[in-house]
Amino acid sequence: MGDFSFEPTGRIFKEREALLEEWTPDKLVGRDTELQQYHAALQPVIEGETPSNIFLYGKSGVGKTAATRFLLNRLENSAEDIDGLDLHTVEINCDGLNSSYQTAVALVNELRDPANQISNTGYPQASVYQFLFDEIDSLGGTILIVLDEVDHIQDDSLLYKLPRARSNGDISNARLGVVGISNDLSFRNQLSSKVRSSLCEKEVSFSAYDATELVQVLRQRESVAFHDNVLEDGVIEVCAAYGAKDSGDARKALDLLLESGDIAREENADVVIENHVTEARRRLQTDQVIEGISNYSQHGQLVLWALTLLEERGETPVRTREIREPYEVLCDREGYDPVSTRAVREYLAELETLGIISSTETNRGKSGGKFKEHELEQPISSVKAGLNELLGTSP
Ligand SMILES: Nc1ncnc2c1ncn2[C@@H]1O[C@H](COP(=O)(O)OP(=O)(O)OP(=O)(O)O)[C@@H](O)[C@H]1O
Repeated sequence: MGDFSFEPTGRIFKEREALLEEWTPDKLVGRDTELQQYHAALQPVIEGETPSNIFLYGKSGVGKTAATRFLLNRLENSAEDIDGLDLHTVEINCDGLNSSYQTAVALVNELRDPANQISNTGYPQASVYQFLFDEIDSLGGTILIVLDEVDHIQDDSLLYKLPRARSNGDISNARLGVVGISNDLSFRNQLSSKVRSSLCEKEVSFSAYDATELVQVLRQRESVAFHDNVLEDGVIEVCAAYGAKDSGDARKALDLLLESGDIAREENADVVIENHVTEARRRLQTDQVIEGISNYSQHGQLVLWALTLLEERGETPVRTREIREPYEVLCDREGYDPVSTRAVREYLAELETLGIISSTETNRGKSGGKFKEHELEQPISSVKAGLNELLGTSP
């Protein structure tokens, strides 16, 4: 090498794309219970009846979107063979839409032809809803509206209106069903009871993947993505075990397998071995730290640095005030005025939410009071690599 010219090697991957987010498998493995319930909830559609409103919930990466695409695809195919059944599905992601108003505008534009779109401002809310109901009625037939990441909609007016549009007489010519998807587990409970009862007529809960299910998911991709016998025994199992530990998220397990393959190719290896997985996990964890704290103020980064020093000395878990001392030393060295202890406490709380540190509360009763103790959740090496990249220097 040395001249940095590029040459295809064809090593390791047969079709690397199959490990990327966008790739949809034509068969979903490890989701039998969920698919059965979801299938049953969609059955009225194919019977020509009014669809039920369905609410799907479960943590990130447990196959809610994948299951929806898979089943709606099947449903559309089956519907084509049935006379008189005119099925339309509309899927939108509510991330970035934030209000009922904006979501309704997005739906109108999705249903209208490109020449006749409406803008995001300038209409009263009632008019936008009327546009939406008009579009739904003029399309007619059976319409399923999928609202992915529905918890991003801050107010519940659309979630109240849409599922009840038919019974409220807002539409008369179409049979409408709403499929809401959320990975915010508290979202459902926070809905007002009238919204909940209509939006969540049928509910399907998606459980986190266990290691056995993730092995199935990864094996399915192995045959498409990698050349034969490229993965050594144990590689899939290790990726699955990490995925199960990381909240049972298929996306994370797939990312880990992809990164492992990339590292093997980087090293000009012929096979992927467990060591590649270990290295891949370290890299991904470092990325997670960097992503988590890169938009953070310098002080948040210095607080993490201080905790990392304590962790390295084997002194963790430590109380907030014990972090203060090394934090102040670092501030001095880097030329910053330290922030208040209260601000330090807030940074620690944010670092915990990001999954970078873990904090446990201890209650010593009246005499000792309540206090929190902190330690790193991610490996020291990942945190150091992350800080190093952000601060240009490291503990
Ligand atoms: N059972 C499965 N079989 C094959 N691939 C799967 C399976 N479950 C999930 N995946 C893949 O894992 C990734 C994440 O899945 P998906 O997007 O469906 O998760 P989700 O539950 O909708 O989570 P989020 O709310 O974070 O989007 C996708 O790339 C998907 O193709």
